[in-house]
Formats: sequence, C-alpha cells, structure tokens
Amino acid sequence: MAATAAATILSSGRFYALIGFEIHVKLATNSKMFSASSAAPAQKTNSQVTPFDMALPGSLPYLNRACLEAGVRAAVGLNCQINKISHFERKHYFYPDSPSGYQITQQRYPFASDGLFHYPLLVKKDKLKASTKYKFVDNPNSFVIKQCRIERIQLEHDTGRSIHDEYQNRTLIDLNRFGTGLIEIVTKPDIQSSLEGESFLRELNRLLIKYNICEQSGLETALRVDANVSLHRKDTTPDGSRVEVKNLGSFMDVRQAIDFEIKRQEQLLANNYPIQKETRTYDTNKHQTVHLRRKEDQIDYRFMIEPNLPPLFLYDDNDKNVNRKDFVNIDHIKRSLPMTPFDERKQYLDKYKDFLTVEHLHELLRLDMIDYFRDVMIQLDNNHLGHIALEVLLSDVKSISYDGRKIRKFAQAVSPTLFADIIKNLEKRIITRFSLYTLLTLCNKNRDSTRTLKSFLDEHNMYAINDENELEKLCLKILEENPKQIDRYKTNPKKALEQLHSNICKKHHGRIHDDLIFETMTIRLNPFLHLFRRCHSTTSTPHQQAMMARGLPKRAPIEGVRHIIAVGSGKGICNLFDLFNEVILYE
Ligand SMILES: Nc1ncnc2c1ncn2[C@@H]1O[C@H](COP(=O)(O)OP(=O)(O)OP(=O)(O)O)[C@@H](O)[C@H]1O
Ligand SMILES: [Mg+2]
Ligand SMILES: [Mg+2]
Repeated sequence: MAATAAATILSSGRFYALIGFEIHVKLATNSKMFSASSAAPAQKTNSQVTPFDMALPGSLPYLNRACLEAGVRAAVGLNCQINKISHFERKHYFYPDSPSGYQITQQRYPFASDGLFHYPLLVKKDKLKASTKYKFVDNPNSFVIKQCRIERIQLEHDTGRSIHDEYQNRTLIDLNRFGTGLIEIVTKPDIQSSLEGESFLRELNRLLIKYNICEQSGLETALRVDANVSLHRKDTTPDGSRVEVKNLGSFMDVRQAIDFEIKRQEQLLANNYPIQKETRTYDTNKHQTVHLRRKEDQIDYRFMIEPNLPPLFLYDDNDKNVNRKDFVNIDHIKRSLPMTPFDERKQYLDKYKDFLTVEHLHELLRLDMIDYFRDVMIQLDNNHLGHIALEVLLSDVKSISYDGRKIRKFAQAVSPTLFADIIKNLEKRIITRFSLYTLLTLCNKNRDSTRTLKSFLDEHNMYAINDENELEKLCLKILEENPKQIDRYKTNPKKALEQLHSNICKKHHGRIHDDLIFETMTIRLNPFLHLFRRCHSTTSTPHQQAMMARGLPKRAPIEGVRHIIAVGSGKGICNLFDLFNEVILYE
C-alpha cells in the first residue's frame, strides 16, 4: 500500500516530512455568497448569473447569511477561535473566468483561526504494529488519535469555468459557478505522511457533511485540496521551503501526490540538491507531480480591503442587542449542532458494547461504512440483531463495496431499511446466509429505491427451503447422484460432507441452510451413525469423558446426531467437523 510505504520511508530514513493543507470547501447553500443567483448545479451555461457575477459597474456584493453560518459551524467543529470582527479583502489576479479581476477573500483577517482537530489514523492494526512509527501507546485497544492545528478558516467565493473548445480553438466562459460560496480551511504543517493526510481529510469530510456544511459527495466535488509538502533532514529545522501541489480532487490523488513528492524530494536531498519553492500540479494519468511555476514567479495579489463590504461582525450571548434577527450568534449556532462524528463514535462503543469492538469501529471507518452502519442500526431498532448486521457489513458488503465511493452507491441502492429487512429475514431463516452475497449484489444493481425485499425474493426465487420433507428428498437426490462421496465419507467424512454441501448449494442456489444440509446428510449417511452408536456403547474412556463433558448425552443415534448438530451449529461448521472427527478417530 502506497500510504504504508510512505510511513516506512519516514520511520526508517534520514528525513521527516511536513505537510499542510489548504482545503476549499464548496458550501451547500441555495444561493451564492455575494449575490442572489442560485448556487445549485445549472442545466444551461450562464443561466445563473446576476450583474454582480458579471462584474458590471455599479453592482454591489452583499453577504449571504447561510454561507456565514456554514462557516461558523465549521469553525466550531474545528475548535477554532472565532473572531468577532473580520474583514473581506480583494485578492487581485487576472483570469478569464473571474471577470472582476479579483476574488473576495479573508486571507489576512479571517473570521476563524487557531483551531485544533483530532482524527483517527486509518490503518489496519496489524500493519500499524509492524510499523515502528506508530504505536498503540496508551491502550492496545484504542485508536491512534492524531491531531492537527488549524491556522485559519476564511470565507471566499469560487471562480467561473473556462471551457476549451478544441475544434474552433477558442475558450468559452461559464459564470454559473462564479460567486458560489467557499470556505478555505488552512492547516498548520502538522501532518507527516500520506496516511495521516488521508485520515485527516476523511475525518474532516465526515464532520463537514454531518454539520451540513457541504454536500454528501465525498472529496470528489465538495472539497478541493492543495497539499504543501516539504522534506527535511532529521537533524535540521524546517527552512520554510515547501512545494505546493494544487487542486487535488480525490483522497487517492492526495495520497499519491504526497507519496510522489516525498520520494522526489528525498532523492533531491539525498543528492544534495535544495528543495525549490514551487507550485506543482498532479498528473492523474502519469501519477506524478509536474512543475507549474516557481514561488519567486508568484503573482503579487495586491491585497486591499474590499471597499464595498463592511467589516464582518459576529456576536455571542454576552453581547448586547444579540437578539436582533439579522445578527449571527455564535452561541446559538453552537447549541444547534449535533455531536461530532468523533464523539458519536465514542457513544457507539458504549451503546453497542455487547458486540462492537474498537477494531470493528476502526474497520467501519476505514471502509467509510460508519454512517451506513449507524443508519442500519436505527432501522433495526433492536440491538440483538446488531452483531449479525455488523458481520454481514464486514464480510459480504465489504467485498461488494470496498471503498467510500462504492459504499455511497451501495447505500443508495440498498437503503438502510432494505438492509435491515434482509437482516431480520436472515434471522427468521426466511433467507440463508449462503444466498446473502447474491441477494446483496442483486439489490446493489437495482436502481429503483422503492423496491421491497419481497420483490427481490419473489423475482429470483431466493426463499430458503425449510420444509423437512422437501429437504430430505433433495438430500437423497444429491446422495444418489454422488455415490463416490458416500464411499469417501467412510474414510474422510469432512471432505465428503464438504463436497456434498458444495454440490447441493450449487444445485439449489444456496437456498438451504448450512446446518440443515449437514443434519439431513449426516442422518442419511448410516455408516457414521453406526460408528457413533458404537462409540457411545463403551464407557469411561478419557476421550468419551471429554465428549460427555461437551454435553453429548447417551441417546438414540439419530437424536444424538441432531444434538451434535445443534451444539455444533452454534459454534460454526468447523467445530462440527471436529466433533465428527473425534468420533471417527476414537473408533
Ligand atoms: N515547511 C512547510 N512544509 C509544508 N507545508 C508548509 C510549510 N510551511 C507552511 N506550510 C503550509 O503551507 C500552507 C500555506 O497556505 P497559505 O494559504 O497560508 O499560503 P499560500 O499557499 O501562499 O496562499 P494561496 O492561498 O495563495 O495558495 C499551509 O497549509 C501551511 O501549513
Ligand atoms: Mg496555497
Ligand atoms: Mg491558501
């Protein structure tokens, strides 16, 4: 894994990395930051543009309260100091998709600064143990919690879009995006590897979604990240050099770009070349960063206070006039916020302590399944099925949807209600454990979110066969068709049963419960029963005592086998085989 490779470089090598992020978050508001145009995705180009968005003379900005409130929510979530007075300023640069020639931002006087954010490191525990860099210091069962300081959060707006028309060799401008609200979150360079970087961004993304700051669409559209990376010799202090990799659009790109930069800079330092201050971009096809411009060539932004906007005032409960409706009250926002995902997880460990361990939670987080798990638990409304839901999520669902994007699609296709219904039916033995993967795959392909479980079971005939007579017939048929396995059973019962089990599963599409297959097959395989009877006719050998200790009473043979099955099925098939083997070995 690339991320682990980076951690290894750092732990074993002569260098350490410093990484700081500038994260642009697209705010989920109805209208733009400084004008009344819609901020929703548009059908037609240039259809959501006011005179201000076109920078027509005489048009004035006015601040959208919803953008400010979203910014304050982020500042609270990131434990920032909220500055009651901040200023907007113009950052000048010329680019065709920004007709005003400047962006309104808050680079020097932001509304929030000096925050601190905690995040869990997302790595499998065995990998973590193998690494010398990260250790479970306090509690072997706890997460590794890292922290990153937040330098500031500023309000600003987005640019328009340039559309390059290669056929007619011209560039067209769409101003629909121009002016939509953003916050830029700037971190201190406290991150030390791509693994930490990705873990930080995933936790941040979770918080932003939970606090309704951005849309639930992952990093792909709601967040854009600039990663600043610098590598230093272990015995030196940072000299201020940094390479800025602009505009990373996915968790994977961030991870790969950081790893590439660390390796590139390591080679430079190892050959005694200095690290240039530069801006680079990440080529997603070649998987490498590419030089854009040197820092000395950076544009002079000629910052100046925005003359058309007053200073931005924020209030709290201690201020006079705080009840005025047009004021944004920080304390009011604080009171309205739900628990952070971090605190929520602590609560899960307590609430579901009967079956949920820290390792499970970690795995759910790593797979980005934590919110889906939460929604399923709400639907199940019954903790005793929680362990089954968890087991299915971390086995079948994990193999169908193994990353954030896939699990989001899965959650859309298989609603938490449908999934909870599947778990309830599994428990009632209306469907089998064996058919679950197929069923979930079918549901995942479904694009009609109103479909019920019954409609899938009816369409694909996936109901479990529970009728004893029918089962008996099916097993007999399989035994008839597989005389070799009957012979094999005498010498190698485990393999023979496995083969028979596999054959019947294939033939009836996993519609028979495992324990019923074993029970019915075993009862039909008389030689074994014979052995079993003989085994039980002698008494008091140490082996027999051990068997008795497991709760195997002296019974009529068939009843005895049923009892073994009952004992064994609770513990899984392997234990059942062990029991059979013991009987055979004893004979
Ligand atoms: N030595 C360093 N190594 C890596 N990152 C660093 C280092 N020093 C600072 N940084 C990071 O660089 C980023 C600086 O961002 P900031 O927005 O303040 O300036 P900028 O990149 O010059 O501005 P712009 O918004 O125009 O890109 C921060 O995320 C900070 O953590
Ligand atoms: Mg920058
Ligand atoms: Mg910046």
